[in-house]
Amino acid sequence: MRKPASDDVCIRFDHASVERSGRLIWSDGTFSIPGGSVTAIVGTNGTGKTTMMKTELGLLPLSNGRVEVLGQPAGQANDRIGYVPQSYTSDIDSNLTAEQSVLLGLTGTRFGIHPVNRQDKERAAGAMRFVGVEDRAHARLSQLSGGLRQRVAIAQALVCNPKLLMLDEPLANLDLASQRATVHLLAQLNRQLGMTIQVVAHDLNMLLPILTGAVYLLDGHPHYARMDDVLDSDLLTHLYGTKVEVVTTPQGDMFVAPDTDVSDGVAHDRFKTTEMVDLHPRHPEAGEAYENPTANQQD
Ligand SMILES: Nc1ncnc2c1ncn2[C@@H]1O[C@H](COP(=O)(O)OP(=O)(O)OP(=O)(O)O)[C@@H](O)[C@H]1O
Repeated sequence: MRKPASDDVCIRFDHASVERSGRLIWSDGTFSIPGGSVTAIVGTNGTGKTTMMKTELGLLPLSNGRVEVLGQPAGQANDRIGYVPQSYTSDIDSNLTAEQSVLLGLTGTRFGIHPVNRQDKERAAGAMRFVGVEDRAHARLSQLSGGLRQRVAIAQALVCNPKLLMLDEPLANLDLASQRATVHLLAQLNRQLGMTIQVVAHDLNMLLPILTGAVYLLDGHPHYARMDDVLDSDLLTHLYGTKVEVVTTPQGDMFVAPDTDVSDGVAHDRFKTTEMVDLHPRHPEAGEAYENPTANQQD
């Protein structure tokens, strides 16, 4: 867990409520998320996590209250927000090349309708280089693995140089290596570029080393808390509706486990202590230099 890099407010909810098809999804959310933070949105299925992101993007109206993002009413700062939706694979035409797909982040429309200039191409190349897919620029999306397609989707979100990056379930449907690579990439974006990051997540463990806080949807209301306060067995048990333990290893690393898994003392699907050191700036051994974990990755 980390502390956010800034005390500026990036997202502000003020007594915000949302209805969909006349049904109240959540209500009376009042909290502020600091700039430079890495925040998870957590809650059980259907509690309104995706709804929250769409509300922040101004894609869904509030039935009550206010939401401000980057100092403006929701929806008005979208040119400074990168968004990777949950269905990024099905939303994009798999006949596009990786480069064409990333360019859509600049043109916002189908390739060919807007002329693309050299500067656009250089920006797309920079975003692809950052996420480690520059050597796949001319590959069709249909030829890429799920992990690489997701990197292309992240490059598309990054190409407009956003202050805030929002990702809906970025670890879903990825194998363990791709999940780890994605978490490393998010750490790099946050630490090197100071980007504020918000992630809808079901499983906290993989993200724990980089999270500074979480919005949790509990009893029909969104709440924000710093990670130290979220990692509470009673709160997580209430949140997930099943017995959950927060376990601390002898090295001081924490992870969340269903009660039944705790007894064997084995943590599954999480980072090793040595990897936590790389991700964790609070740790004295954490280096500033960042090596792209996907530089040699093959699909
Ligand atoms: N287009 C829609 N019209 C009306 N209601 C919707 C629509 N999309 C979702 N909902 C409802 O809004 C509620 C919240 O949905 P949302 O997708 O935000 O939840 P979620 O927490 O992201 O779920 P999951 O964990 O399953 O992805 C659900 O009860 C869902 O049925």
